Amino acid sequence: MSERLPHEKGFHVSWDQLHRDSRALAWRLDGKGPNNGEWRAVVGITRGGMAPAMIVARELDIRVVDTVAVKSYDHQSQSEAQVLKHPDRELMGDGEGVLIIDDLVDSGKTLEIVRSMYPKAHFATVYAKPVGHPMVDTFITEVSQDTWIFFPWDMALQYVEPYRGK
Ligand SMILES: O=P(O)(O)OC[C@H]1O[C@H](OP(=O)(O)OP(=O)(O)O)[C@H](O)[C@@H]1O
Ligand code: HPA
Ligand SMILES: [Mg+2]
Repeated sequence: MSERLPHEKGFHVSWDQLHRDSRALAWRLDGKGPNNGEWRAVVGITRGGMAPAMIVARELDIRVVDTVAVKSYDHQSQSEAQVLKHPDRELMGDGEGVLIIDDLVDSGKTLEIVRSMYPKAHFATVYAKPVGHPMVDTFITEVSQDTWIFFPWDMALQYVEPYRGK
């Protein structure tokens, strides 16, 4: 992760905010599928894409949900992107009619490798940073490249000192 740092800003996303933004993503995608506006399936990119994928599938009433697991970061090197688990081959085909969902696109490396496997799929993320834009078809909120997004599953409630401390 070191090459992604330092990030000057932090964008802290609560469960409630993630739910709202994922719903907004679903609504934006509604009716945009290639077959009479319909999508055939939702695929979440594990692990961060799983919660948004579930919310999108629920909103759009899509019951066919699968996952793809990509390991793009090996501490120092970003170049060793590997697919650790593929979605069902028959389901996927070239990806047409399939919505592939992730929580965010940053450098775009993760989406790039999935896109190379399913070029006709539609790629959607809840959040996006500018460098990753070319890899994503639909997203909801953009943050600057020097912002680190903190997701609710990586945070906990904790005490903070009052603004006017002792
Ligand atoms: O656009 P990129 O630079 O490839 O970065 C974005 C990816 O990085 C994060 O996943 P991570 O690999 O940290 O794994 P996780 O989803 O299991 O937390 C995030 O969930 C995206 O999948
Ligand atoms: O900003 C981020 N937040 C969390 N995970 C990430 N993976 C790449 N960029 C980010
Ligand atoms: Mg991820």
